Amino acid sequence: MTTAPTVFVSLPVAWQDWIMQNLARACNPLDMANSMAASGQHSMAVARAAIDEALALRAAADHAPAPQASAFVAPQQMPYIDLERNLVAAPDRTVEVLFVLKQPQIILLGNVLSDEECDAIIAHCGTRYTRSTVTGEADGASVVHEGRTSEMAFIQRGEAEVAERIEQRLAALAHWPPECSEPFQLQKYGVSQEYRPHYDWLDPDSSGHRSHLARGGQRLATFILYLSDVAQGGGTVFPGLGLEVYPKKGNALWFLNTDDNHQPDKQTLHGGAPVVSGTKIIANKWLRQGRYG
Ligand SMILES: O=C(O)CCC(=O)C(=O)O
Ligand SMILES: [Fe+2]
Repeated sequence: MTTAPTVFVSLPVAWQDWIMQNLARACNPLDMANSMAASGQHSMAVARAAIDEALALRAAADHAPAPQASAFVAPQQMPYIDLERNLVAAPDRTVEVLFVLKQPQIILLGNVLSDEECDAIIAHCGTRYTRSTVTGEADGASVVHEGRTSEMAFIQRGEAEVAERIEQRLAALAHWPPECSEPFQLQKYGVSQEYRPHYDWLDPDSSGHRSHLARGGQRLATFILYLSDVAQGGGTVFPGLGLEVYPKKGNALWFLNTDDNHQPDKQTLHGGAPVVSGTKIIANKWLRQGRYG
């Protein structure tokens, strides 16, 4: 028997794995659905639909040729945040929907991180910051640019428990597997530091960006986690939309970088305004079309 790739992406990856592992151990599907509903994270209908889907996948896999060892099915649709209610239940936290712009989609979420989580992420990165770079248009190399004067640091997957926990939370909020995202990138801005308006999507017409596109595909969505309050300045600005979002510790800004067909959206021009007073620290998380890394 072969193992089916998991494609029921409406569930966090941890739950997909849980279903597959329990089916492999020949657990009773009804008992599994009851356990999922008892967790309070899924309705019985969602639990049963996901288990039915997993059973169908396994049955199909039993009759299919063995997949490649590295087979991985990336989601085809777009990541999305469930806006049915004003409060969104992440597996371990209740998040507030503070504002929504429909087109392009920009959502401000409150209470995404606790103060302690923000502090822990900042402490974890300590003094590892280096001058920020951008992707070179010609060859894709990381280059220092006068338009991005902040400092940056990365947290690799598996490096810190707090980062893993937040990554799982974001994956559940966005209905997108954590494997299809870049590791956290922190940006630290002192007084007068900024990131001038730019796009987060990778430009298929730029030779430098193509090598990055080859690794994980397009950046479909951006999460900006605000890890600090800022006394003055430092907003995330969308000049074409007349919009400025002020940093607030624990909030997260979300926007879609592409349309539903994964094509770059030029309305998403945005930047980080200069900090006037205080220090701004954010963590970026970019959701990719496919598996990253
Ligand atoms: O600093 C900000 O608010 C925006 C940062 C940003 O757009 C980026 O790092 O790509
Ligand atoms: Fe950006």
